[in-house]
Amino acid sequence: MDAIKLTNVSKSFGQADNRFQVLDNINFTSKRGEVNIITGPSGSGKSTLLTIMGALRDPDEGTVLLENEKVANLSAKARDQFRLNQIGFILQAHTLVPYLTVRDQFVLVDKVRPEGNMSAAELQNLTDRLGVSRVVDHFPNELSGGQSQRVAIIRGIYTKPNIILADEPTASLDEQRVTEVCQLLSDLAKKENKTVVVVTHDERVNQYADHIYELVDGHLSEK
Ligand SMILES: Nc1ncnc2c1ncn2[C@@H]1O[C@H](COP(=O)(O)OP(=O)(O)OP(=O)(O)O)[C@@H](O)[C@H]1O
Repeated sequence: MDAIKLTNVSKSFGQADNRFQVLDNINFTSKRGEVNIITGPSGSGKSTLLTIMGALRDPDEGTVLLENEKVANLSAKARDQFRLNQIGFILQAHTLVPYLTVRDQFVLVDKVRPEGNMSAAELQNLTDRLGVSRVVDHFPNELSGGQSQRVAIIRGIYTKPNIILADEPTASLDEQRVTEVCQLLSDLAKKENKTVVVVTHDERVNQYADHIYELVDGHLSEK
């Protein structure tokens, strides 16, 4: 099944002489069970595309189907609910709540969404797997860049979403951690039948991808 289906999606920012077309007639699908990578020069619109895939932003034109649901047909409330239940965002750094410990980042998610999240054992397993179990009582400003990135990754998938959207998830990780994170994303796709889209410049991630796309001058093409 196409978990994500974008048809003729266009987006521009600014007006008149300052109008800048970031996405020009993009078609893209990501099936359950797949890891897809989107690469491209800085400023080419990768993050914009990812936020459109995650129903955080609307395209000017074109349609976005997520799990066969047409995003444009959802009310604001239904869209929030859909995002909460179906989509896991791993966004670029600093998305942890600064005044909550690592442990409490997850307690907060449980408050917003009381059911369907990882069990305590599953969370423990994952913090062990990504090497952050010893910092669960630390605040974000007491974590290294790589630790906060891994906590943000775990928080992104804590709700067990079907669609996982990750923006540069390996940027501040060393070789071993890159392997661990990529293996985790790959397992989510292959063993749990999720769909994973990763925006990245990090070529170490490529070997885990089913498809690699490049976004250049508003156009997306498979490499
Ligand atoms: N809200 C906005 N208003 C105006 N312009 C924007 C807005 N968001 C993004 N842009 C512009 O759109 C272009 C694409 O930005 P985007 O962040 O999607 O690129 P990117 O490929 O993810 O870049 P990077 O690899 O550097 O993160 C940039 O030129 C940016 O300045």
